[in-house]
Amino acid sequence: MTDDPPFSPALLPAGFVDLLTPDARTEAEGVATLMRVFASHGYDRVRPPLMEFEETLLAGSGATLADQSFRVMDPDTRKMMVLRPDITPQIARMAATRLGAAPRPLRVSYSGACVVVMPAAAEESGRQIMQAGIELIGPDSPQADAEVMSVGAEALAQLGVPEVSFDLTMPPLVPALLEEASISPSVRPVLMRALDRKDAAAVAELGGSLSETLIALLRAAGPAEQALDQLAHISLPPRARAFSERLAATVAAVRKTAPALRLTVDPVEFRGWKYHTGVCVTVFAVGRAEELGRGGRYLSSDNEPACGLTFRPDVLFRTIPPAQPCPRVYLAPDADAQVAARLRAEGHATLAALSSTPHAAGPEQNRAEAQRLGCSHILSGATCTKLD
Ligand SMILES: N[C@@H](Cc1c[nH]c[nH+]1)C(=O)O
Repeated sequence: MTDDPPFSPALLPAGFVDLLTPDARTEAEGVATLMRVFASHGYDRVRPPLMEFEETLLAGSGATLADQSFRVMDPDTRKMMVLRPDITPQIARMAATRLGAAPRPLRVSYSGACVVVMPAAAEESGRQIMQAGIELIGPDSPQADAEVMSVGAEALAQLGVPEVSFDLTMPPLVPALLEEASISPSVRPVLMRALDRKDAAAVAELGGSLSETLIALLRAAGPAEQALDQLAHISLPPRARAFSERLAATVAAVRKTAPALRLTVDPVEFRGWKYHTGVCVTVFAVGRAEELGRGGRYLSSDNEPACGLTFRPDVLFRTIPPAQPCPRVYLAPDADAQVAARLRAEGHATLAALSSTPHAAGPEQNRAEAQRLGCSHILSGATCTKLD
């Protein structure tokens, strides 16, 4: 018989972590900054719930979330519930239900925790992820796509994220092309995987009459204008052509609203959830592998056009300097309450001495205690002194 090792209270389930200061503070302040920028562009905040019925959340476009969803049984009704792995499908549901009669364009913002079964390999955040984003429901236009991207870029600039790249893709282009060229449905998924892996040899072998076109698409990736120029020279059937023109129109619209934004295009890349129906974007910090955010065009629960962008504050906070703590002031037992209140109003944190006998501790003990608690100042009576 083997003895189980003693259970450690520090042990957490795989993929779930405690976030301490300063990380937790940087993340929270980062979310607040993002939400402020979103609100300043008219994106009204909503707060969908953490859990929903499986049959609601995983219906329609939510079906693509099934593999990544933790399920829980409601002990009361015995119905299956899902912990949301993504907030966008909840907004898609709200837009078709309680917000169905709200004026369009409908602009909403949100933030909250989600839980995924398998986080992306490059991510250190684990299975509990944070999302903060915006959704723009109603218009189906390059200007709407451009708005979410430029608002997103502004939010990142406010956060102080250095050098970001917005990488644009058009996931429905290749499926439309394969369908229009009557490529056998059994070959399509293998071919799409080969394209996604950028495996030119496999694409050439599997692509049949489309090989040349697909290889040309594979090569038409890189800085936006250059990639679009290559794309424009590839002969495509009507639906695939329409998707590539829409990609070009979106880039042109983004250039108008955010001229300095670093944009790349990859017409054969597939990333993220599979509910997108048009232009998609992945946001990276230049030189880093993990995604800072993702977005794209999709249909709301009653097939209304929509697009959005979701940032990942838990990833973002690793790219910015830690949020500065407020200066800490130790309140000696005799500290003046009004002065302490004024210090808090001015942005200090005050740490009260928890002694029941106010005058028991001498000045030396107070100083030692202040230092032990990481305070830079001490308030005794109405006098605030800096510790050296
Ligand atoms: N919520 C999606 C991105 C998205 C927002 N709106 C549309 N798509 C994701 O995190 O991958």
